[in-house]
Amino acid sequence: MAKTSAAFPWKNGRPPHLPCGPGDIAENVLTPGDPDRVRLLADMMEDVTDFGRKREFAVITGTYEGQRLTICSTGIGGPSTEIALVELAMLGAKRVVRIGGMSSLVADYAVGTFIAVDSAIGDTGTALTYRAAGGKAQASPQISQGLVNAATELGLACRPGMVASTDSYYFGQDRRFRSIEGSSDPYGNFIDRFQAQGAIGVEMESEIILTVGGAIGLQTGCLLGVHGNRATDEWLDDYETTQRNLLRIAGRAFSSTDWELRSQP
Ligand SMILES: O=P(O)(O)O[C@H]1O[C@H](CO)[C@@H](O)[C@H]1O
Ligand SMILES: O=c1cc[nH]c(=O)[nH]1
Repeated sequence: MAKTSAAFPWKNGRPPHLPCGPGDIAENVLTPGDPDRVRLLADMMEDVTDFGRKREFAVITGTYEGQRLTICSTGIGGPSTEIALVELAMLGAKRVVRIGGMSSLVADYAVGTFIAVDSAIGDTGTALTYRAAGGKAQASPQISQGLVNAATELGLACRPGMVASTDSYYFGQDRRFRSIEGSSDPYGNFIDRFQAQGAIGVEMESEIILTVGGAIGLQTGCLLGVHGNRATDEWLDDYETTQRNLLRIAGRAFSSTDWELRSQP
């Protein structure tokens, strides 16, 4: 029996992390962070096959508005997002759109509205690693424009813009991170710096999706729902409707574009 290679530990065409194999992945893929959102969105699709879940990776493939579509969760942050992207691409994905939440850094982007990311800045370790492989944190202009057009068609507020990604939810986003009585937490001033660089939102995966995706030949984009607003301190307690609208917008963008007639990126 052939031994599994440590340098490339796939077996019979199946990757070491995603719970699926050859033929399971569509060319168009949506990647939420949270595995629970994969099953939440499954009831909006038809002919769904659920491949189950391994670690933070839950995967389904079905059809949405007549187009084959995979939804695969990435978990939070860089390392697991890189694994998902590389294994998805090797299993046949061509276009990947992250669908997730962020906090707006500008007062007039209200919770429940959407951002089609055109580029990302940040300090994530995984994106830094992939810059050496030629990755740049730029979205495919076709995908970003397709997302804005689809949202407009559906009557949902969606603007293009640059976001900041970070490896840290607490200290790296200027949130309290200690509960030692009487102490005040050190303040990193990260949010002010992201705002000064022109970012309109903050979250934890877009820089990785765009940089890794670019380096491995995927067309990528990110559609983010505004879950919170750091300028007004608003927070969306129930974001199910926002998550469902992410599928409606991104699914429509995929189904209303004839990708075969278009060139990269
Ligand atoms: O809404 P999702 O995709 O989970 O993404 C956001 O939420 C998580 C933090 O709570 C981070 O992954 C961040 O990027
Ligand atoms: O404030 C937020 C909201 C979503 N995701 C983040 O990383 N931060």
